[in-house]
Amino acid sequence: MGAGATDASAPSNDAARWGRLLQWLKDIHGMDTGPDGLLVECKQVEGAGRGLFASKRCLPSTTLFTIPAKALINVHTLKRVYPTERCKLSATQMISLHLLLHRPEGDRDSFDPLFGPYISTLPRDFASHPLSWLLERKLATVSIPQAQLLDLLSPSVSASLSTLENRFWEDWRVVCNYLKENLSVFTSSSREGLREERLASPDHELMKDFLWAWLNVNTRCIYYRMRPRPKSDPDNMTLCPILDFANHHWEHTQILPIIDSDIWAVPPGRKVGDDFQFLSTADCVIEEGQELFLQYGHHSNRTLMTEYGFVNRVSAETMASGQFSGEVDVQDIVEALFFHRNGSLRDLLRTVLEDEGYWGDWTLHSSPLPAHPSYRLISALRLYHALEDWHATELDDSEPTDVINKWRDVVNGQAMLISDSNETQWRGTVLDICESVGERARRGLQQCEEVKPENVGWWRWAVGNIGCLWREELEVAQAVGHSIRAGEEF
Ligand SMILES: C[S@@+](CC[C@H](N)C(=O)[O-])C[C@H]1O[C@@H](n2cnc3c(N)ncnc32)[C@H](O)[C@@H]1O
Repeated sequence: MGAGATDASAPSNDAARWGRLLQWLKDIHGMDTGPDGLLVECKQVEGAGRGLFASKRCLPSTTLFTIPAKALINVHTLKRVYPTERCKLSATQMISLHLLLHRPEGDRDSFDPLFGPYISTLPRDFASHPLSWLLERKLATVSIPQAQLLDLLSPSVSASLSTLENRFWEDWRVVCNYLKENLSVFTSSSREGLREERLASPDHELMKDFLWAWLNVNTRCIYYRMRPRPKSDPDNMTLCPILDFANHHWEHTQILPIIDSDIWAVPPGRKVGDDFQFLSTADCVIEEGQELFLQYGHHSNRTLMTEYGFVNRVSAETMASGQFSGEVDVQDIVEALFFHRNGSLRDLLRTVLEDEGYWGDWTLHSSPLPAHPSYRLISALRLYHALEDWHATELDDSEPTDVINKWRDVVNGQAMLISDSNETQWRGTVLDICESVGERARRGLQQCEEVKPENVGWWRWAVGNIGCLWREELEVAQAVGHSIRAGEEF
């Protein structure tokens, strides 16, 4: 059950909307939606909303479908509607704004004259997404059930969620200012009741509509080359009908978006911002009825949970075999460790680590085997122990420059280690960290067992996702602890 599965609409509504989407793509945009042009169909998937399935057997590198450029929702197709002379909008802001202005009311379809049949197929709510829980809690005047779920999250997932929340508020702020500057845009909405006054004071309903729009953008947009340089331009993204029904798989991807890797390498006859073609992968035949996955990226489960609202569910065996790379972020534990040290030592440590780019992103990993602490974590702990030793023996006028230079030599690959005792120290600290992670993961799992059930369809699924995150923390910590005890070199 993911976004879309919390959709109150019946599957028959989904089928009718899918039919109207295809009709629109064919009639208005000239897409080939016949049996040779569209080799996929949409179906319900247990635990993941809807998904894309092969409607017939496909040989490797077959064109699955091609979406006409005009049917994509991105800064190109929206630029005529949203003037940006006075106020610039990012792609996320512009696409979210468009969805906000044309959100379907209740179970009805969207009245957007440009993309109505497409917008009508989007998930109708995101109640199972953690960002929705966070904002609901913020707005509530009494305790709400979702608060239990937020309290169950690990510190690292909560920290990622709060970063996501900041991005959301910043986009909402920019969009509100934009609308105040461009009132005609607001009143051009195809929705009833979006009157000017609603912008004047904080309107929680409007903000929630924006959250719906923003989460659609965050969970459904795909990289699409529109700006030639740089490749990483944040505007290089689009909402793409049909493709956005594809679910993620951590291991397989059967759908290959044709993205120009370089502007100069665009095949003859193709332009940046052209129709969007999707092939089946080159390495296997796809059987009729098979679900087609799209790997969203090599994201950790923490990132999938906060950005997309779901996790990869993998067995302990898959994790232990090294096939799946489990990850734990231990920033809060390491920061607490540093924080309890003498003030000047703590400040020095932070300054050096920040200056050298080694502050934060400290993680443990189950693969590649042996399970290991990240190099960033090892480096931070090497410096921590070296400075601690220096501090313990410090003469009144001594400077830590030698210690820091020794550490720099290791980081730059000019020396293997600071000292044998330093190696023993950081390895011992990693072991302590693994034990702390393991202990709190066991508590987290216990709390997941005890959480009060709620009468909403996605509740058990969401608690299950949080449980998976805790299990991953436990298994990764145990595996890294085992590596340390076994004397593995990293
Ligand atoms: C691009 S949409 C995919 C289509 C979506 N399932 C739907 O019903 O519209 C991305 C969303 O699908 C769900 N999803 C994708 N892959 C999933 C998976 N492997 N397990 C559970 N949910 C998944 C998540 O809710 C995610 O935010």
